[in-house]
Amino acid sequence: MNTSYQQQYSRLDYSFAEFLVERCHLQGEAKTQFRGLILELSAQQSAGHSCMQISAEAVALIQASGLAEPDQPAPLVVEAGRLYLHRYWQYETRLAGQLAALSRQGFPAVDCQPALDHYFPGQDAEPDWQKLAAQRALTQGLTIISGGPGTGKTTTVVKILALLQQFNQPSLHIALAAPTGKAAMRLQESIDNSKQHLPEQIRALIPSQVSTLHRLLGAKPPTPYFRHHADNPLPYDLLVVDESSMVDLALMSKLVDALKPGSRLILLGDKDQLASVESGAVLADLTQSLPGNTIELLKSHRFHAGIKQLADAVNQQHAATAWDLLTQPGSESGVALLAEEAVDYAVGQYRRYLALMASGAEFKAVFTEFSRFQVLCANQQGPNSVADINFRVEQQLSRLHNIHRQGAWYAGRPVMITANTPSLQLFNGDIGICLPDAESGQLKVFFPRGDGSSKKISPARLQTCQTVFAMTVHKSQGSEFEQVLIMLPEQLNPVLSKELLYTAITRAKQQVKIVADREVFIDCVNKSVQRLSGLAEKLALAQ
Ligand SMILES: Nc1ncnc2c1ncn2[C@@H]1O[C@H](COP(=O)(O)OP(=O)(O)OP(=O)(O)O)[C@@H](O)[C@H]1O
Repeated sequence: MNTSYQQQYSRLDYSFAEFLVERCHLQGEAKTQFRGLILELSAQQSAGHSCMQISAEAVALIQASGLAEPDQPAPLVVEAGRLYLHRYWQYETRLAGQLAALSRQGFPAVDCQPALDHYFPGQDAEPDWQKLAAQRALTQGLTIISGGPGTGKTTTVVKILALLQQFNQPSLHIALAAPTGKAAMRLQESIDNSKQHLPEQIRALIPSQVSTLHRLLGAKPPTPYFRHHADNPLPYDLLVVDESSMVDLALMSKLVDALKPGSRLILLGDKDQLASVESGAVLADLTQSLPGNTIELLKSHRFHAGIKQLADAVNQQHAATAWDLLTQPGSESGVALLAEEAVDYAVGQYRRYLALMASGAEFKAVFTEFSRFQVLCANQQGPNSVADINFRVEQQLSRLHNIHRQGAWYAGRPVMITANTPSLQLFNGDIGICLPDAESGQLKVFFPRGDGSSKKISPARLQTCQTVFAMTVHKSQGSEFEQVLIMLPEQLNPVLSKELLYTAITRAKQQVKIVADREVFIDCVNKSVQRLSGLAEKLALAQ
C-alpha cells in the first residue's frame, strides 16, 4: 500500500475497515491485505467513485473473506474486477435496469412537423440540434440534453413541453425540478422568460413552480428515505430535471425509482462540469452509453465569446492555449489573469453592495448587487482558499469601515447555508445577507425567495452557515455571476482538475479573472477526473 494514500484515510475509513475485518474469515497476512483493500474502497467511495478496480489476486481475497457471497445479502460485491459496497452496487444495477427500460420506452409519433418547424425555424445550413432534441423527446421515454451555459437547454425544453401539451389529450401532468434551491430558482426564472413566447392556452399548461429534488421526492430528514418511491410513485407523466450533473448515483436511483410507470424523464445538464459531490458521474455515464437518447448542444447563444473560448480550451485540455488566452493583452476578451492583489480587487467589488446597504437600499437591490460578483476557490482551507479569502476580505472591509464587526454577525455579512434545514425552509447552498431589520431594529438574515419576495431569519437560528465572500467551485455549481475571480492554490493538490476549472469559468457571464501560477494552471488543465463506475457498462449491456 502506498504511504501517500495512507495519510488520506479518514477515521470513518478506519472504523469501517475494522468493522469488516472483525467479521471476515481471513487470518494473518491475508487479513492485513483485506484491511488495506477495504480502507482503499472506503476512501475511493468518499472521493466519489462508485467502486474500485481490483486485481485478480484481490478478487480471490475478497471472495475468501466470506463477505462477498454471490446470491446472498453481503456487504461487498465483486463484479467484472470491480469491488463495490453492496449498497452502491445495488443503486447502480437498479438504476441501469430502470434507465435502459426508460430509454427503450417509445411513444407514438404524431404528425407535428408544422408545429416543430414553427418552434424551431432554423435558417442555418447546419443541423438544428435543438429541434432534433425536441423530435426525440416527443417519442422517447428518456431524453438527455447536455450543453454548456447558454446553449439553449431551457429554451428547448420549454418548446418541448409546449409541443407535448399541444399534441397530448388529456394534457400531461408535468413536474420541474433541480438539485439545489439556487438551481431551482434559476430554472424557474428562465422557464418564466421562455414561456412568454408561447400562446396563452399552452403557457397555462406549463408549470411555473420548480421544486428541489428533495422536496419533490418528499424528504424525511434525518432519514435518507423519501415519501415517494416505487410503491408510492410521483403522480407526474413527465419530469424535467435541470443541473443533472449534480445528481449523484444514490439520488438518481431513488428519483428514477419514484417515477410512475409509463412516465417520461428529461435530464438537462452539462456533462463536462464537475461531477456530483457524492458518488457517481451519472450524467456523464448516461451521455456516453445512451447516445440514442442524448443530444449535445454545442452552440452558445448567450455566453461571452472570450469566456467560451477559454472554457473550451480548458475542457479540451489545450493548456498552453488557455494560458495564452489569459495572458494576451487587451481587456475585451473578458478573461485575464488578475493584475492586482486579490483581496484588494475582491474588496473593491464587494464595497458596491455594502455602499448600497449603507444608503438604505432594500434587500433585493443589495442582494442583486452582491450576486453580481463572486470569488471562487478550489479549496476550503490553505492559502487562496475560502477560509483564507473570507478572513482577509472581512479584515480589510473592517479596516476600511465598510463593515462594523462586534462578533460573528454584522450588517452586510453574506452567508451560505451549509446543511439542509427544512424547519427554516433553507437548503444547502442558499445565500442570504445579514441586514438591519427596519421592523424590529435588530439584525436579521434575509434570503431571496423564488417568487421575488424575501424571508428574514434571526441569526441565532442559523446554526449551519458560513461567510461567503468566497465559496468553493463545488458550491458554485448551479449558480451564475456576471463576474468571477477564480483563486487556484499555490501548489497542485488533489482537488484541482480541468473539470473544476471548467465549472468555475462557466459560472461567469461577462468576466473571468484568475489568480494562478502558470505551472499550477497548466497541471490543473492537464488533469482530468475519471470517476470509476460500472453504470455505463451496465447500461450498454442492458440495451
Ligand atoms: N436557437 C436559438 N437561437 C437564438 N437564441 C437562442 C436559441 N436558443 C436559445 N437562445 C437564447 O440563448 C439564451 C440562453 O438560452 P437558455 O437559457 O435556454 O440556455 P441554457 O442552456 O438553459 O443556459 P444555462 O445553462 O445557463 O441555464 C436565451 O436568451 C435564449 O433566448
